[in-house]
Amino acid sequence: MSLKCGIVGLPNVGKSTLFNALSDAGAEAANFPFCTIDPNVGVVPVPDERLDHLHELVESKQKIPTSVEFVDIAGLVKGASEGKGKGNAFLSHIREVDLIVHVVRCFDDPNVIHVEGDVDPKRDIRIIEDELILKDLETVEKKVENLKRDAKGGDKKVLHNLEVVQQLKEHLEVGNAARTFEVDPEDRQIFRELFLLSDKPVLFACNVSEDDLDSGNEWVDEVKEVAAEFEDEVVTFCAKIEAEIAELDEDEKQAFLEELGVESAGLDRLIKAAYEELGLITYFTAGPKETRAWTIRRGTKAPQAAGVIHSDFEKGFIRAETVSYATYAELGSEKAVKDAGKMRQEGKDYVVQDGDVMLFRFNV
Ligand SMILES: Nc1ncnc2c1ncn2[C@@H]1O[C@H](COP(=O)(O)OP(=O)(O)OP(=O)(O)O)[C@@H](O)[C@H]1O
Ligand SMILES: [Mg+2]
Repeated sequence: MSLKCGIVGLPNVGKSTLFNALSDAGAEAANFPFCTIDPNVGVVPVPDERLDHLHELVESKQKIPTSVEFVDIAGLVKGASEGKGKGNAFLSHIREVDLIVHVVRCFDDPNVIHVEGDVDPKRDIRIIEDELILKDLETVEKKVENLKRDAKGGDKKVLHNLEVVQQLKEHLEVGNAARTFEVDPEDRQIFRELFLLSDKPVLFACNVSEDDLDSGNEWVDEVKEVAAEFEDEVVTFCAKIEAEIAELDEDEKQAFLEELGVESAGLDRLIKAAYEELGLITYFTAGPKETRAWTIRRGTKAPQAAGVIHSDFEKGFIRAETVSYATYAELGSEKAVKDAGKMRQEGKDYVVQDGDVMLFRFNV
């Protein structure tokens, strides 16, 4: 399961610098707007101390983390939805992502051009949101027209769908994002297939100066205010520092972070927050060959979780032997877990929990 996070924001706010720190893909980052035209794609491993520790305990040959995909998208400007600054092409790249990482400039630097002239997170966020919403309005208006045509037959279901989509249209028209449209989950299904841009979950990433990394600043507070309204997550990072951290090995990295007064690298926090925003959890498999992390959606049952490894595991699923990471780490080995009677036998209705260590029994 590969999930895509799209890095979105105004031009020259640090999107490519962030992307480069995240991945080894080497996108061009420079101090001029519209430096990026074609999207850059990178697969980024999800950091997980539990996996590191399991790998040490099991002494397996290989350690394989799970990953998410990041896409560095070109900067959007006011008028993008009408095609300004190649806006239509850029917006279409956003349609393909599962999560929007919205980079907001929260640093002051006279040498780095701001396309709107000064730093103003609330205004900047509004510009991007407005473009997404305007694009969605186009899509929704078309849908309304189609449904109106279909509704002539008097079909009750179609009439209901039309009513929901019309309400959504009104919601968008006054500048609200589709993700804040309150509607029954069933009715949400009606417009899910439209893949609306403003319906995607958002994670705000505040790009601050090195000095404000541990303290934050008033611009970050502004972003938090906006995010609270939408119930979105906020992560603070310094793209420039992250680029430097990415060059260091693990020991150097820890020392550098301590010096900066922060617990973990912004990127690690960002990847984790993105993972959580997407409703994803991790389970592990551990053996002499490899210790590996696997991604599933929260609420997935054991056979479907097994299917992520191989479809045969799902088809021929018999049962799962499982133990939580916490118990495994406490007891120190699979044998110790079994001796303590802590290895559980779970059937096809078991809902896999974050951090479970799993062994699937199957039959093909
Ligand atoms: N926290 C920061 N402090 C100071 N300068 C920064 C910071 N983050 C990024 N920059 C600088 O801002 C400039 C623009 O960065 P970058 O190319 O990553 O922007 P972008 O959002 O990808 O732009 P575009 O939309 O044009 O592709 C670069 O010169 C970069 O070094
Ligand atoms: Mg760029």
